[in-house]
Amino acid sequence: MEILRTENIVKCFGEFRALNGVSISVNKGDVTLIIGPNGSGKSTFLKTLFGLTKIYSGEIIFKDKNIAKVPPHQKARMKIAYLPQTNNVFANLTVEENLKIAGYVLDKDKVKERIEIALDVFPELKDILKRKAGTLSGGQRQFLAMGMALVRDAEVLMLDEPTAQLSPKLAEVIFEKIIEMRDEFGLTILLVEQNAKRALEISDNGYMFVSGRVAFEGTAEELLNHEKFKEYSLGITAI
Ligand SMILES: Nc1ncnc2c1ncn2[C@@H]1O[C@H](COP(=O)(O)OP(=O)(O)OP(=O)(O)O)[C@@H](O)[C@H]1O
Repeated sequence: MEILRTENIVKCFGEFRALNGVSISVNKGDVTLIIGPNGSGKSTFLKTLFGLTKIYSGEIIFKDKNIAKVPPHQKARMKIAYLPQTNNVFANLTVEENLKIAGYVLDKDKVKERIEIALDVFPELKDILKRKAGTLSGGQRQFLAMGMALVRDAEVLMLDEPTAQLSPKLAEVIFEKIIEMRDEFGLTILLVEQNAKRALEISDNGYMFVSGRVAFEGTAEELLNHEKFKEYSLGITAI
C-alpha cells in the first residue's frame, strides 16, 4: 500500500534544475532505495521531501495529503524522520540526552518505553549512554541517530547515505539494522546509498537517478538485473 509519493518535483538552484520532474512511489513497510551518480540529485530530493528546501513545482503526497508546503517540524510530528549524512545528533549532549530529546513530544512514560525499544535494537549504545555524542565514532553516531528515530516512533525514515565513510563491516551492521527496523517495527524506509549493489539486496524497490530525473525504476531484483545497472555498478558507463 502506498504511503508516500511525489509527482513531478522540480527544484532549481538559480537556473540549474537539480530535480527535473521526479515522481516516485513508496509503499508502507518497504525499503525504497535511491541510487545514482554523484550530483544526480539524491540528497536534494530527500531535503525537499522533508521541507528543508523549497520546491519550484510538484506535489508530495503523504497518506493522501499534499504536504509539499508543510514545514519540517510539522513533518516530524507527522512521524516522518530525516537523517542527514552529518550533523544528525546533538554533539554537545550525551547519548542519553539525545535519546530523551528525540522523544520530547511524547509523554514521559512513553519516552522511557521508546528508549528501551531503541536500546534493544541498538544495544551498542548501552555502554556509552553518558558519552557526549560529539566524541562518538562514525558508526556509533549513526546508531544513535537511527535510535533517535525509533524513540520518536517514526513511521517513515529517510536516510541519506547512512554507511558513508564506514568500514564495510560496519556498513553491513547498518544494513542489518535497517532490515530489523523494517521487519520488526514495520518502518517505511527511503534510503539513499552509494553502495548500490548491497543496498539493493536489502531493498524492496529502487529508483536510479541521473541528472535530476528517474532514469529507471523497478523492484530491487529488476534493478539488480537491469543491463544499465550492471554497467553502472561495474563502472563501465557513467549513464
Ligand atoms: N545549495 C545548493 N546550491 C546550488 N547547487 C546545489 C545546492 N545543493 C545541491 N546543488 C547541486 O545540485 C545537484 C544535485 O546535488 P545532490 O547533492 O542532491 O546530489 P547527490 O546525488 O546527492 O550527490 P552525492 O552522491 O555526491 O551526494 C548538484 O549538481 C549540486 O551541485
